[in-house]
Amino acid sequence: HSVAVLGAPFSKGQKRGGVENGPKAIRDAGLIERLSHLDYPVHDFGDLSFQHLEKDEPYMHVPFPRTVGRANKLLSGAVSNAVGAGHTTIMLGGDHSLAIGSVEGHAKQRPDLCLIWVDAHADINTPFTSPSGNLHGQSVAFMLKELQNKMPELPGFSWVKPFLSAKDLVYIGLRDVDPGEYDILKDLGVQYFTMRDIDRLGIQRVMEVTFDHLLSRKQRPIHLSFDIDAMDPSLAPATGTPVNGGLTYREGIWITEEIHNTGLLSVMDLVEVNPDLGASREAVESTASMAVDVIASALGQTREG
Ligand SMILES: N[C@@]1(C(=O)O)CN(C[C@@H]2CCCCN2)C[C@@H]1CCC[B-](O)(O)O
Ligand SMILES: [Mn+2]
Ligand SMILES: [Mn+2]
Repeated sequence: HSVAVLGAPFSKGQKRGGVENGPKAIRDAGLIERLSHLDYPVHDFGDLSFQHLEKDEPYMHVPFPRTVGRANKLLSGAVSNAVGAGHTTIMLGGDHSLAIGSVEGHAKQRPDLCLIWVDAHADINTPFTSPSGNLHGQSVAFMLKELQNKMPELPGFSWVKPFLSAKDLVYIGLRDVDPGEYDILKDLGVQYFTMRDIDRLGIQRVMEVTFDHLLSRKQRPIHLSFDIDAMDPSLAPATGTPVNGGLTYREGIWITEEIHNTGLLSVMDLVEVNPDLGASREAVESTASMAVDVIASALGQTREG
């Protein structure tokens, strides 16, 4: 089958400028070239263009709710179309609020999807629990059926109907979870692997348990939402919320190689690359290069040639 690449230059799910330049940084690191060496056609759909809404006052302490909601509605349609056309779809962010549109659009085509969230953070705050108000830390809360009695009617998000069950979600790489998020993860019984769990079990066992949890009853499409800040900051420094003690290069690549080997990857997000936050050109290039390696290995690039 074929691969579609879709850029989403968007930053209003958080407050640090520059993440809207993530798609360009990843392309400049040679993404399309690298994918063209793999054995299927690659269609670059270019970048979406998002409207900036003039009046968009905060709701509660959530900034730009209407802008973020509108952007995700546009992205949802684009991802839905790409998946519907039969492409394995790569969405380049942009901040992680974009997962709302990406996963929702994917679920419109594949309602039986499961979600693997690779991230230092759980991104499962509600507007009531969020310490920052930033929507990139709340994406998963908009998806889960079990949280809808805990969510307010945010302006710009009336189009989002919850579509995911907590049992269809697994986290890998957590190491900076807010108290409110921890309570939600425990209440809902979400399966998650922190960096401590990875130290204890090893990444091979973590992936075995992940696939057993998600796929043992039946095989179904995988949505991989990969936040570059899951990687150790030494490998991916140019990102908005870096946290020490992240995935090694080999752990990150093991995750994506194993997901490729299921043959079930349907949509992948690669988000939170912020080229404006690199301390040097090398820092930006290593972050973007890490993103390309992660995407390429999720699409079949192997280490054994
Ligand atoms: N949970 C958070 C939120 O703002 O909701 C708080 N956190 C930052 C905070 C800094 C001080 C120590 C505790 N953590 C960022 C995270 C969102 C990350 C979004 B992602 O897309 O980068 O994962
Ligand atoms: Mn993160
Ligand atoms: Mn994230």
